[in-house]
Amino acid sequence: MLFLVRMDVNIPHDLPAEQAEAIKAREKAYAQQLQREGHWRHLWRVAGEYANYSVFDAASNDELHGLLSQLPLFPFMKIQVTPLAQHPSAIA
Ligand SMILES: O=C(O)CC1=CCC(=O)O1
Repeated sequence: MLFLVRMDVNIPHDLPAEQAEAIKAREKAYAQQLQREGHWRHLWRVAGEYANYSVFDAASNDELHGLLSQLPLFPFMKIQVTPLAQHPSAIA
């Protein structure tokens, strides 16, 4: 099952910079692991915003929630999920 996911990142200004950088480094490693595993199909920056649009592949809503809730930035993100279905006019 494919899901369109928008993540808006909001790291509190009072979080020490060193801590924020460590969380971002763990986020990058986990994101790249999920990409290698085929769960995180697309990752695009929203131009001009600290946000991304992503496409996830997960077997169920529960699996998707498990993947997203383990993101190191999860406590600092607003996440919106849109489940995707086949479009009858799509050729691929
Ligand atoms: O920077 C972002 O949009 C949040 C994020 C997701 C994966 C990653 O490495 O950073």
